[in-house]
Amino acid sequence: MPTPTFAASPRRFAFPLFALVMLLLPALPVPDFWITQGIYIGLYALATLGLVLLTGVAGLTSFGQAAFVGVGAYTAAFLTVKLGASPWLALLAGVALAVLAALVLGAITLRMSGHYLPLATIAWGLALYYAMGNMEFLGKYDGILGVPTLHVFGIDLGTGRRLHVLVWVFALLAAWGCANLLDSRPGRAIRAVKDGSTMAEAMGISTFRYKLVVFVLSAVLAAVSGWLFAFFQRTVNPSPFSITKGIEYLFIAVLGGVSHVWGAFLGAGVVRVVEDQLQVLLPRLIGASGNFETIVFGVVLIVVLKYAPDGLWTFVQRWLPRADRKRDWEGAAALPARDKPARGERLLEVQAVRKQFGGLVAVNDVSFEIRAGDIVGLIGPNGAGKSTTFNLITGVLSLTGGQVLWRGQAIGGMPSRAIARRGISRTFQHVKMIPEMTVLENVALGGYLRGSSGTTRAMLRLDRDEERRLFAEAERQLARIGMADRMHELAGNLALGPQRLMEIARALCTDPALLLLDEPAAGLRHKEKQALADVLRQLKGEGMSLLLVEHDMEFVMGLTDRIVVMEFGTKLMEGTPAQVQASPQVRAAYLGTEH
Ligand SMILES: Nc1ncnc2c1ncn2[C@@H]1O[C@H](COP(=O)(O)OP(=O)(O)OP(=O)(O)O)[C@@H](O)[C@H]1O
Repeated sequence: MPTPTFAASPRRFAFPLFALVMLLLPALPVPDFWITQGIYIGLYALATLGLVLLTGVAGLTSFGQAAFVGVGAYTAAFLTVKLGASPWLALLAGVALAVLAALVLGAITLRMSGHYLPLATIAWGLALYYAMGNMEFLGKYDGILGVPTLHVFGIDLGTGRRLHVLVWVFALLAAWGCANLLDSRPGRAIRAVKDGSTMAEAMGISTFRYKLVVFVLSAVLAAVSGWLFAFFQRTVNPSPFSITKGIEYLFIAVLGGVSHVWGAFLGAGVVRVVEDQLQVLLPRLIGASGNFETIVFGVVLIVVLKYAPDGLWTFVQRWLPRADRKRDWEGAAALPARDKPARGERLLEVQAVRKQFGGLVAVNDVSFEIRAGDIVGLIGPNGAGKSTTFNLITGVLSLTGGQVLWRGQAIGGMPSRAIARRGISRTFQHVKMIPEMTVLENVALGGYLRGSSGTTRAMLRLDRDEERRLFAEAERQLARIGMADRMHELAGNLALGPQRLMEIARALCTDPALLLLDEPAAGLRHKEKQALADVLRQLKGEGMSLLLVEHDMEFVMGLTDRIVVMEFGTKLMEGTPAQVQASPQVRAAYLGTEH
């Protein structure tokens, strides 16, 4: 059933309305106290937005957000108070310093997986805090006093109603930019980084580059928040930029909804208002003074993580139903396509490839080739080395020996994304996708290398023409495998069969010359296997070259021209399906008997 058009209206009107209310709030007869709260909420939300991108979307945890806020605040205070510089120049300087710090920290830690980034951000947060507190020229723990107020076109913004407008202009612009970014080519790439790099790299995405981009962007948002903070407080000292504050920003993000742009605003609003009320109420109730609100927040965080891990924003979303993407790509120009190899051209040559894991030889000098238009099956019992061979061809694993040639050129040792760029695309044994994106958006991710829009273009929404072309291509590929009618569904809601087909459509969206499918029939029910076999037969009919790694003999028999059989890391035999079926060696290998 088509989604009724009014479903789009709450979303379409909610955000402009929210923006209007926040910008006009100072003009209304609201007490000054609420204006101050509004400023704090805007500042917190701005810094937390960075964490939404970094932690929620890209899956990188940082405890150092407060330190980047400090960079912006201290630069503003130092340059305006000590050197009499313009606050706008201080904004540029603060942002530049934050970018530099993020680039250095990111370059050191982002290539490493695991806990390096969180640990490095803790170290960075602590180091900066003590540096701010111990440096004479930064006023040590007393900080820098007497920061001037901001002026725009000669108007003094003060620290109240007029500043509220500026803070919210920045916060709303940042939210708009971030929301635009997440709905774009680089945004999909950033989302793909979250669950490891293998799938993203196979789509041609440099995961390191996007991690760095998002880390820098997050630091910039924090620095802008810090810059505004300095002119609001009119004094800076180290305490608002401590590691505790860094944890509080993470808390705001998680509470609001760490993967949602508007979750940053909700989290900031709830934390600021509740914190303020608790600071007054709790000492009265307990009869002693202290930071009891921190204890309450700790408990709340545990409850939220247990019962609403996606944060409070998910509850608001129920009133803002998701509308289908407007199908505005009719007639969009086709994306650039590569020259296809002539039938029979030698595409892939696997020459004595070898992979050793310590003492274990997982792939032992295996050779075979694939010509354009061939459908080759790579089969063998569990642990035979099929997946390892597949990963050697696609650049996921490095070769211990041998070589892989693609159209005559050595590709062994190249990273996956360079191999993808040459026209080899793949699917995964365990489906790798972005479950919270639609089927269409997941497939559009496959078109990454055929587009060029970068982060800035995306944030400013200058990428719409290219986006239309990408979505038109994604829909075309979904139609090719018979799934166009499901393009608006969330990928995570699909059954395994359609998810595997979606992966094939995503791989086709890369415009490959060779498609590698890693156990596409694994875990599928009979009907799903039939649907998959139909799609593969159709691709074969269209002249696509395929390498099929499969465990299910029956499945490959009816589909392939040639089969390579592996056992214990070595090539047992190669032949037509009939030859393989007739081979006593293969039967023995599958039945586990001696031969
Ligand atoms: N990263 C690794 N480190 C150590 N050993 C590994 C690694 N990857 C695979 N192996 C070993 O290499 C051998 C071949 O594994 P591989 O996954 O390639 O087999 P397969 O034929 O794909 O099996 P399956 O059908 O079960 O997926 C196995 O003995 C496996 O335990």
